This record gives sequence, structure tokens and C-alpha cells, in this order.
Amino acid sequence: MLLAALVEGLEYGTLQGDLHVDISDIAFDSREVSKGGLFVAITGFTVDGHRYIEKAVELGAAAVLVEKDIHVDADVTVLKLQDTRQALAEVAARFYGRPSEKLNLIGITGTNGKTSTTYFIKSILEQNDRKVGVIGTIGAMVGNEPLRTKSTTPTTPESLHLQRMFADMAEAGVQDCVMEVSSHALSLHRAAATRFKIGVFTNLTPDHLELHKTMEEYFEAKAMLFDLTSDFNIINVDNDFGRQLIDKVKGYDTKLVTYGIEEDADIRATDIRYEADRTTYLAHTPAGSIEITVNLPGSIYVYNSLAAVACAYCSGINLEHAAAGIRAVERIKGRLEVVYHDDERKIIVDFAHTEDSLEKALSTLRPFTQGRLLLVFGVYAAPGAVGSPKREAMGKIAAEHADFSIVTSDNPKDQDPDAIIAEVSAAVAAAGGAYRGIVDRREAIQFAIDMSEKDDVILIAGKGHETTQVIGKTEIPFNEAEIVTEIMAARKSNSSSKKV
Ligand SMILES: CC(=O)N[C@H]1[C@@H](OP(=O)(O)OP(=O)(O)OC[C@H]2O[C@@H](n3ccc(=O)[nH]c3=O)[C@H](O)[C@@H]2O)O[C@H](CO)[C@@H](O)[C@@H]1O[C@H](C)C(=O)N[C@@H](C)C(=O)N[C@H](CCC(=O)O)C(=O)O
Ligand SMILES: Nc1ncnc2c1ncn2[C@@H]1O[C@H](COP(=O)(O)OP(=O)(O)OP(=O)(O)O)[C@@H](O)[C@H]1O
Repeated sequence: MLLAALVEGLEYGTLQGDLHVDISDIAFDSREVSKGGLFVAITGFTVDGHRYIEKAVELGAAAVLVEKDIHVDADVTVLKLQDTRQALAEVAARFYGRPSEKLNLIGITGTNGKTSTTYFIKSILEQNDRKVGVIGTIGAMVGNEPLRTKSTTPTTPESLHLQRMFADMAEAGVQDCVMEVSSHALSLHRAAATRFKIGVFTNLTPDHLELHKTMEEYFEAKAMLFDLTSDFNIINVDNDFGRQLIDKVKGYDTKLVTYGIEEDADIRATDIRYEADRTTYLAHTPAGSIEITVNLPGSIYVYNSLAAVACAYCSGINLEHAAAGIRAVERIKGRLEVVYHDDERKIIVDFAHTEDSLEKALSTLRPFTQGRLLLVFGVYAAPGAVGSPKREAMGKIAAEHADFSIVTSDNPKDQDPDAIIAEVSAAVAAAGGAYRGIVDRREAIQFAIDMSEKDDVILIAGKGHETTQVIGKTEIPFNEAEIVTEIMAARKSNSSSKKV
């Protein structure tokens, strides 16, 4: 495709060369440039992509997009734009033929609940024999097969990869794509130049303040999704920021659909019956009412499944199929997942790693816990003062909602795990909670199991579906379901050998 067509209508200055260059590929990483490619230089948080232009040219780049005044000593075209991350999204969408417009694309944003809402929507669409694509924390998939497109980011990929994924999905005959849209992605323009038919807002509670600095800034980042939607904006009316978003988008052409339990909403849940392993409720929609069964406990899964009912309603799917789709989700990996259960104790793994989700996970389990509620958790937050409020808040929540906390490591990465644990433990103690600090997460799990007594419930929070732990720069295998199984098997074989 000609460079002229890729940048037509964008604001740019030509620093050197001309626009009649045929572009064979696009890369934002110099190591991935191929002959005749376009290299987009990004000013990163860690390094400056402009430093790698020479490398990109060596590998055959025919043109470069920059956001700084740069002269390249070679026969290449160099264009300067205001923001190369945004430009990357636009040129990638053009290069792949605006593939998002070929899909019924549903974008889900919010602090918590994106992944589980995605599962429910996918299941509903599949009940309708649709070919569904998914992009999110659980990876990029078509049906249950991983998408072959390479992606380097965990939740919402960089715009170039995203556009390539949409193109691959469209080519594979995918009709609907359900995608988690993180606030990082929105503020770094990864989803720019993407057209969503439906946008969903689950909730907003404190998180990622290392990037967004204030809740208002975080809200504004999430709200960007609703400037990219064409047909429906589906918003949780029970959440304070949800109501703020409703006020913001009321005048938009995109139709507003609200959902909730407490407030008057277009899609509303009533008659909720909570059980230890499932929840039933009546969902009311403008198209009628239906009984919904969710195979997960607690109000959070009423909200997440209700958001999926709202998507079904907006996609013209009948309510019976919506109910069947939600019922078909038997469990979600690492979401209040019972990984061990016997007459003595229940052990649950959950991905709760924010203040709100930890509080919700513990209060969901409390009514169904006859003995003590034991919590194993760590905190991953920004280093130093920026992360202190999260460490303190999570310590306080643990003290208020658990009977005993084993404070351990999450993914300490480059931070000192002892220092994190000391700060979190001090917060548990200050709020009157009983605790023990154990740096090694496996030992912490073992300790919780050893101290548990009849009818206790152990919640291992923070890592959910993840199968590794990042300590320093090293990623070690860490599968909590397997670890629990191993510990319980070792206990059984010890106790049977003692009996002999
Ligand atoms: C904080 C953040 O979002 N970082 C993203 C950012 O990285 P960065 O700015 O540090 O990149 P950098 O290393 O400084 O490099 C700058 C540029 O130089 C280029 N480069 C670098 C080296 C080289 O030899 N040649 C070269 O061209 C890089 O490819 C890049 O284009 O830009 C990179 C390129 O787009 C992203 O891959 C990277 O996401 C990393 C992988 C990441 O972990 N992001 C997380 C925080 C994230 O986005 N998470 C959210 C989910 C959050 C949640 O809800 O839990 C997500 O959507 O995944
Ligand atoms: N609606 C909700 N409100 C509050 N907490 C929730 C909600 N839904 C799920 N959670 C909690 O948040 C955890 C993560 O849920 P989920 O993976 O669905 O969210 P997410 O938005 O995809 O998270 P992330 O962006 O971190 O991957 C769950 O394990 C649960 O503890």
C-alpha cells in the first residue's frame, strides 16, 4: 500500500523523502522491521523508539514516522506527526482495510469484571451458533482455538497487533468479537481507529493510579471507549462513575442502555437468590423478563451476567438463548474457583487483586463460611509512595473481612517483597486484623492449609488463572490449583503412612 494512502488526511510534516513509497509491512519495534516496511518510532516509558531508527533502516525500512525532529542519513521517507502511537493505530487500521468495521465488535471496559463478562457474552453468542472471537486477559481466540496473530501485551494488544487480529478474525469468518479494553490501551491509543458496535462499562474503583494519577484521569481514559461506539453504550447505573458516564454520553447518537440491581435500569435484576455455588435472579429487559442462573456466587456475577444479558438484548438475541448461554458457563478459571473441597475445608482461588474485588470476594464468601475465612494474598502496586494507598487499603480490607490473613508475595517484580509485606501487614495490624507474613507464596498456601480447621474456607487471592509468578525479572511456574492439589495429596499420603 502506498505511504500516501496510509497517511492521507493525517496532520504531518515531511522531514525528508516523498510519499510515493510502497509499504509492505508496519512495525513499531525496530527488531521486527522487514524490507520495504514502515517503522513507527514511539517515545516509550522505558526507552525512546527514535533511538532505533538506524537499526530499522538497516533492516530495510522504507519510511519512518516520528514525533521529533530527526534527520536520517539514508534514502528513506521521514514524516513527523504530533503523536506516533495515535498515528500507528490509524495507519494500521488502513493497512488492514479497517477490519473492525467487518465485525460485530463489543468492547468491555471497567476496573473489574471485564473477563467474566466476556465469557458470558461469548457463551451467549455461541448458543446462537455464531463464530466468536475474543481478545482479552485470557488471550486472543476464535472459538476455543488461540488466534495465530502474535501479540505481546497481556489484555489489550498494541494497535498494530489489534488491527491484524481483527483482519485475521474477519478472514476466518468471525461474526462477533468480544474484547476487553483496558484503560492503559485507551490512554495509549491502542484502540484508536477501531469502531465498536457496542461498548460496556462494568465499574470503576481505584486501580492503575501509577499511570492515571487520579480517579478522574482514570475515568476519562475509560470514557474514551464510548467515543468509539456506533450502536449501543451499555452502562452499570449502580456504580458512581457509571452514573457520571451516563451523564457524559446522554447526548450522544449512540443509544444508551443502563443495567443494575439497585437503581432503575433498562436491564434490571430482581428476586436474586444467592447460594454457595450459584445465583439465580429475574432479568427484566424491554423485550421481557427471564430467569437467569449463574454458576458462580455473589452479586458481582449478577452484574457481569446482567451486562451480558444487555449485550444479548442489544444484539437482537432472544432471552431464552441469553439465559442458556449464561447457564452454560460452568466455571471461569481463577474466578472464585473451588480448587479443592472435602468434608473439612474448601479452598478457593480468585483473581481479586484490587481493593474493590478483594472486598467483594471476601464478602461473597462470608455468608457461606461456617468456620473461619482464611485469606492468602499479596499486593502488586506501584513502588514507593504511589503504591502505598493500595497496599494500605488492601491490608485494611483483609483485616475487616477475613478472620486471619497470610500476607505473602503477588508478583513482586523488581520490588522488595519483604518491604511490601511489611507495609501490608502493618495495615492489617492497624485495622485490628490477625495475620502472618510469609514471603514464599507456596509456603503461605501450605501454612493456610495447615492452620485450617473443620468448616474453614481458604481464599487464595490475586493470581487467579495466572500460571506464573514474576520475581525480579524471572518468571517462575506457579499454578495455584496444581499447588493446592500437590499439598493436599502430600498431606493425605503423610497421614496414611502415619496410620500404617
Ligand atoms: C506501561 C505500558 O503500557 N507499556 C507499554 C509501552 O511500553 P514502553 O513505553 O515502556 O515501551 P518501551 O520499552 O519504552 O519502548 C518504546 C518503543 O521502542 C521500541 N523499541 C524498543 C527496543 C528496541 O530495540 N527497538 C524498538 O523499536 C518499542 O517497541 C516501543 O515501540 O508500549 C509498549 C509498546 O506498545 C507496550 O508493549 C507496553 O506494554 C507493556 C507490555 C505492558 O505490560 N503494559 C501493561 C501495563 C498494560 O498495558 N496492561 C493493560 C492491562 C491492565 C489491566 O487492566 O490489568 C493491557 O491492556 O494489557
Ligand atoms: N463486577 C465486579 N465488581 C467487582 N469485582 C469484580 C467484578 N467482577 C469480577 N470481580 C473481581 O475481580 C476479579 C477479576 O475479574 P475479571 O477478570 O472478570 O476482571 P477484569 O476486569 O478482566 O480484570 P483485569 O483487567 O485485571 O484482567 C475477579 O476475580 C473478582 O474477584
